[in-house]
Amino acid sequence: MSSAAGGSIPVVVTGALGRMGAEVIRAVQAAEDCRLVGAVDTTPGTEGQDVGEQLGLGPLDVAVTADLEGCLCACSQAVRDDGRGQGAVMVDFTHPSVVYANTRAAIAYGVHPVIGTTGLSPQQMNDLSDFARKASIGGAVIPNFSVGMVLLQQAAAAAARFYDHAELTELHHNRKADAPSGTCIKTAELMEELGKTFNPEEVEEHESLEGSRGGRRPSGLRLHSLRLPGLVAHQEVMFGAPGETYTLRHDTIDRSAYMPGVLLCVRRVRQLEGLVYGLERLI
Ligand SMILES: NC(=O)C1=CN([C@@H]2O[C@H](COP(=O)(O)OP(=O)(O)OC[C@H]3O[C@@H](n4cnc5c(N)ncnc54)[C@H](OP(=O)(O)O)[C@@H]3O)[C@@H](O)[C@H]2O)C=CC1
Ligand SMILES: O=C(O)C1=N[C@H](C(=O)O)C[C@H](O)C1
Repeated sequence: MSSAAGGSIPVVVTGALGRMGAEVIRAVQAAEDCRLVGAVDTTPGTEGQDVGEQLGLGPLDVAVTADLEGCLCACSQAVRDDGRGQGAVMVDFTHPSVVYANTRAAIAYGVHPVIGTTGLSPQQMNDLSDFARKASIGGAVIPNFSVGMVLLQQAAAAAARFYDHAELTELHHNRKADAPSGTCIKTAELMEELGKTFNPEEVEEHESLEGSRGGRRPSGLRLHSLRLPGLVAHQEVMFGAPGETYTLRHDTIDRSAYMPGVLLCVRRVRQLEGLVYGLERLI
C-alpha cells in the first residue's frame, strides 16, 4: 500500500483502471477530505505501475496491484497505525463475477465497502448484510450513484400507485456484462414496494421470437435491455392507461454524473450500521 498525501478518509479503489474506477480516482484526488491509498486492478501488464501514470494524471505514488487481500491488509494496518481511526473505504467498480468476494474481503479486513458494481443476487446481498452486521462494518451497495436516477426512481414508485401497466427499458453501452442493469432491477423493486401486480394479460400472448416481450418479474413488470456502442447509460419507465401514456426518462451522458453520489457515500459509509442498499437511503 502506498499513501499519497491528502485528506483524512483513506480510499482504496478496486477496478481502478476501468471506466468508473478511473473517474473515481480523479474525484478522490480532487476531494480535499479523501486520500487515495490503494488501487486494485487486474488489467494485464499494470502490476506495480503508478496508477496516476496509467490514467494520464501524473504520478500519484500509489501502485496498481491485483492483490486485493494484500492491499486491504496493508491498508487496515496502516490506518490502525496512523492514529486517525475510523477505518478505510473501498470503492468497487469491477465485475459482477467478483463483486461478492471483493465485498466480503473488505468487510473481513475492517474496510468499509462502497459497492457500485452490479450483479449481486438477493441471496448474496443477504449474506453480505449478515456478515457486515456481525463484523460491525458499515457499507453501501448502490446500483446507481446519479441523483437524477434517484429522482426518476422516486417518481416511478409514486406513479406505480396509479398505473397498473408499466414497462421498463434500460439502454447501455455494449461493453456492459450484466442484464438487466442493477438500476433497472432496483427501480422495479421500488415500484413493487406496495405489493401490486402489473400488466394483467388481456389477450393470450405468443412470442414468435423468444425474448421479444422482455423479462417478466413475478410482479408482472417487464424489463427490456438494449446494448449499443454510442450509448452510456439510459433508462425509461413507461406507464400506460386508457387514453394516455406517461414516460419517465433519465440519460447519463458522462460518468462524472456519478461522482457526487460516490463521494457522498465515501463520506457517510463509516458511520453506517450494516449494509445500505440504494442511494435514496442516504440523501
Ligand atoms: N453504481 C453505479 O452508479 C454504476 C455502476 N457501474 C457498474 O460498475 C461495474 C464496472 O463498470 P465499468 O467501470 O464500466 O467496467 P470496466 O470493465 O470499464 O472496469 C472494470 C475494471 O475492473 C477490473 N477488474 C476486473 N476484475 C477485477 C478484480 N477481481 N479485481 C480488481 N479489478 C478487477 C477490470 O480489469 P480487466 O482489464 O482485467 O478486466 C477493469 O479494469 C459494472 O458492474 C457496472 O454495471 C457502472 C457505472 C455506474
Ligand atoms: O454498466 C454501466 O455502465 C452501468 N451500470 C449500472 C447498472 O447496471 O445499473 C449503473 C448505470 O446504469 C451504468
